[in-house]
Amino acid sequence: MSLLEVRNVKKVYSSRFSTNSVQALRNVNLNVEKGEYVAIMGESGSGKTTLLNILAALDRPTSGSVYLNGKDLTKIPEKMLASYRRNNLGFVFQDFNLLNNFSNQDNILLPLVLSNTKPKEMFRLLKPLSRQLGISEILGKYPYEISGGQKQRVAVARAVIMNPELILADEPTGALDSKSTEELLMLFDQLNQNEQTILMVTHSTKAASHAKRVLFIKDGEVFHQIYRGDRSLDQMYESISDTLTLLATGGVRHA
Ligand SMILES: Nc1ncnc2c1ncn2[C@@H]1O[C@H](COP(=O)(O)OP(=O)(O)OP(=O)(O)O)[C@@H](O)[C@H]1O
Repeated sequence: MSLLEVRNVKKVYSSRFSTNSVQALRNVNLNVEKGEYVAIMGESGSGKTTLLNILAALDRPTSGSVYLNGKDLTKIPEKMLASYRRNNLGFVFQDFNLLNNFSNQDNILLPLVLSNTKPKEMFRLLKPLSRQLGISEILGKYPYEISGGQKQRVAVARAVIMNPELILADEPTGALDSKSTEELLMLFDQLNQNEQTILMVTHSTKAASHAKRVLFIKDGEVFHQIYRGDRSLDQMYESISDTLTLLATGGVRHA
């Protein structure tokens, strides 16, 4: 059994106020194994965010199923979803989504607080994690007092502190300068080396070249995929760039 199984997922957005409907996802099928690092790429409007929102159980598909560890997310009752997400998924967003009136430490501890974890256990988890992420010195500061790269590290700490099955990242390097991008990608590499499964939506060829597999979405379907195999980062970067060019000109075979 794969960690994540997406079966025949379709999503149609329809509006009460017009007869127009948009088929954002036509028929998505994909599996993610435990310990994988997968990037999802595709042109603007291809359905990446829609897919990520469905995988995050923030939105429901029009039809189809999403299994995480064999459990169908689309069947979880609404009132159980928040705790399901907190216990199983870690989120990293382009714009960090930190609470500005909470210290960095409190931002990181929030999922533990919401799960009624004892303070002693919280600090047992927080200390080594903040050392690993290089944020021990800024725990007492507030998000508005630190740099973008530091904010993203705090956000990663919040995402991993519950030891989630899967990290879902939406353009995690989108708001970072090149040095912080490099640092974040190295951090993701490190997390993945420690068996953390990561699924990342990105427009950045550089970010995607760190993944072990890149899926390309086109018109609401998985259109093509490439495995990293034993390619170097530079070789992977080139393969992704070539594929993006071919995709834009319609010349790549189906996955
Ligand atoms: N809430 C919504 N209501 C109606 N249509 C929507 C909604 N959200 C997305 N769409 C449409 O669904 C399609 C897929 O959008 P989606 O945001 O998933 O694409 P994307 O690949 O993430 O794009 P980008 O890279 O620009 O973020 C687009 O045609 C978009 O206009």
